[in-house]
Amino acid sequence: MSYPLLETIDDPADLRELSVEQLSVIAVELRRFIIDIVATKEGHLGASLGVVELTLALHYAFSTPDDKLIWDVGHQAYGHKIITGRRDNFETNREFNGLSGFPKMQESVYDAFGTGHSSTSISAALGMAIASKIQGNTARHHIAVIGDASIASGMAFEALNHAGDSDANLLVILNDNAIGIDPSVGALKNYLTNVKTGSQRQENIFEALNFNYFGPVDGHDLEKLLEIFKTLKKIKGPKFLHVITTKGKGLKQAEADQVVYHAPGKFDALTGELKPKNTHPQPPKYQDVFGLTLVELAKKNKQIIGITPAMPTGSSLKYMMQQFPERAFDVGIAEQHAVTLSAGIAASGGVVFCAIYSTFLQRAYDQLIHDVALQKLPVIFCVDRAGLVGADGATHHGVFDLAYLRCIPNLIIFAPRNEASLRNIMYTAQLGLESPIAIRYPRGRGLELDWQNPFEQLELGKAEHLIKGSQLAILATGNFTETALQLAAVFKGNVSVYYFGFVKPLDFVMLKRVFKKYNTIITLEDGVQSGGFGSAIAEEAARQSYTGKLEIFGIPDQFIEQGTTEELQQALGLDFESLKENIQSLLD
Ligand SMILES: Cc1ncc(C[n+]2csc(CCOP(=O)(O)OP(=O)(O)O)c2C)c(N)n1
Ligand SMILES: CC(=O)[C@@H](O)[C@H](O)COP(=O)(O)O
Ligand SMILES: [Mg+2]
Repeated sequence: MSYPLLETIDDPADLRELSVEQLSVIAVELRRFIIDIVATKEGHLGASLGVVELTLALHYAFSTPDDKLIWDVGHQAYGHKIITGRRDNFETNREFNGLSGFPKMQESVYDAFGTGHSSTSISAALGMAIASKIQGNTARHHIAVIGDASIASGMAFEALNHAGDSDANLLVILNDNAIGIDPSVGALKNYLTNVKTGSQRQENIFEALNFNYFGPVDGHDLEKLLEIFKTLKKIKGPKFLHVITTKGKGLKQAEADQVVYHAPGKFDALTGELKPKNTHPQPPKYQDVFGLTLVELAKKNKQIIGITPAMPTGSSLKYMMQQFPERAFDVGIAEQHAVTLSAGIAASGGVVFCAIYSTFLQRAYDQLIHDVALQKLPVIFCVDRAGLVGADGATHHGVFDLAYLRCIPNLIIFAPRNEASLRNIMYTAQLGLESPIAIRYPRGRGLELDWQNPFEQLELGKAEHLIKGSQLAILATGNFTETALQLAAVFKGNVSVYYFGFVKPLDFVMLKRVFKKYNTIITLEDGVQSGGFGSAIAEEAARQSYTGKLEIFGIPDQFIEQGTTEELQQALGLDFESLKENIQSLLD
């Protein structure tokens, strides 16, 4: 494919030389460019297609990068990146040593603020506006583009509340396409629908917060957008523009199936049809083991309730939402609310499974401590995407949870090593616990084709001695246990493997035996070295005055960028070959 006019655009200054008619041609070429690249390189498609015109109009009308433009979540910023000097290397998007899949300050001056987690843009733009004013720059514009699902999140409201009581030169653009990854939910969604259909009579919510409200306008009408930006640039103080767009705009299938085409995988750039997935039998995704097992358990245990903050498809809670809609709820992008809602359910005797990504649970840390653990409420957290997640990179790797959870009193932490392990801990948890539990499992597929094992109740806090060996012990947790077993097979009889599914409480009796038997121990985890599972072992080794050699293998004290998990593990020395070499040198 060729993009003759787009190829002349190396930055927004080039864009501003064009006529509005030419800008429409750029819109066609830019949309085509995004489709062509994502069709083979994968990534987030629908959101970027939905803001092609908005992206061009913003960079045309405003003097970026001096005017600050922040893309909330940032998964819709492919067009922004392509016209701000990254067209020619955009094929490295989300790849190892390539471009980040999200705006990143270190990547470009046009990326005013790094995003990836939702609902941060208004706070950041307001902060920049306050700083500009104090620096005497009253001409600079500060623009936050935020989606209809993201604006429903707590911190977005906190920022609107503050901004509405300021004279900040701030423009909030609500990109309203009525969907998140899954359909948007909640009263705000219903309100916005009424506004769009004109059936909303009372005062606009955003005007009630002292924003100068404009819209709703067609977010695909370039001329209309340019006209309204011209007006908005002359108005001081907090302004709110409501634009209506279609997620996946310009690709028939992406418009028709907006959930799948949020991140469709590979597809035919010409027809839009998804590339057929390999049909040979594969182990299930961990998320599906969770989702299907929850349905199995909920059929018998009528007290089971499922909660997800905006990730029904990603967490696979969708299965329970389909089967038991009265007992499974998507609360929107509202992790803090999801956690304390779960606490409330548990406080009244409900058996609540809160399905939440490791990285997004970070947003509800105080609720976890203050509302759940302090009151010993038996919430069952199913922490998905734990460990390295791959292409989403530094903003999404779930590598901190073992560390940030381990220090919380009353909290049980479990990392399953395969599908059966996950099923058994879910079964055990819903039998009734005296305290909350966090079950953390990785993105991607498990190990077993035949995974729907009969349930077994697990004994809390017990480790398992899986392989006997004479010289060195590997203590592993979670998905790295499989790696440990493969390593032990190489060093026949010399390497022992202990599986610590329970990271907390640790099996101190087993540890006492390990410290007594081995002079060399290594720990393996898909999480940070500082504060995680290995640290827990080291703390106990100190307490038991262990004098042998203990090496902790995990994520070092740095943010890990994007790449495949194999590439990242290799770069971190956590791949099989590197670990094998390390063990060999320890055995020599
Ligand atoms: C704190 C947080 N929770 C969940 C997500 C996962 N997530 C990524 S995009 C998205 C939906 C965003 O919807 P919206 O704001 O309407 O933007 P659109 O995709 O429609 O452009 C969600 C839930 C996230 N990035 N951050
Ligand atoms: C942009 C965003 O935050 C989500 O789309 C996230 O990328 C989903 O991750 P998974 O693909 O692991 O569900
Ligand atoms: Mg949306």
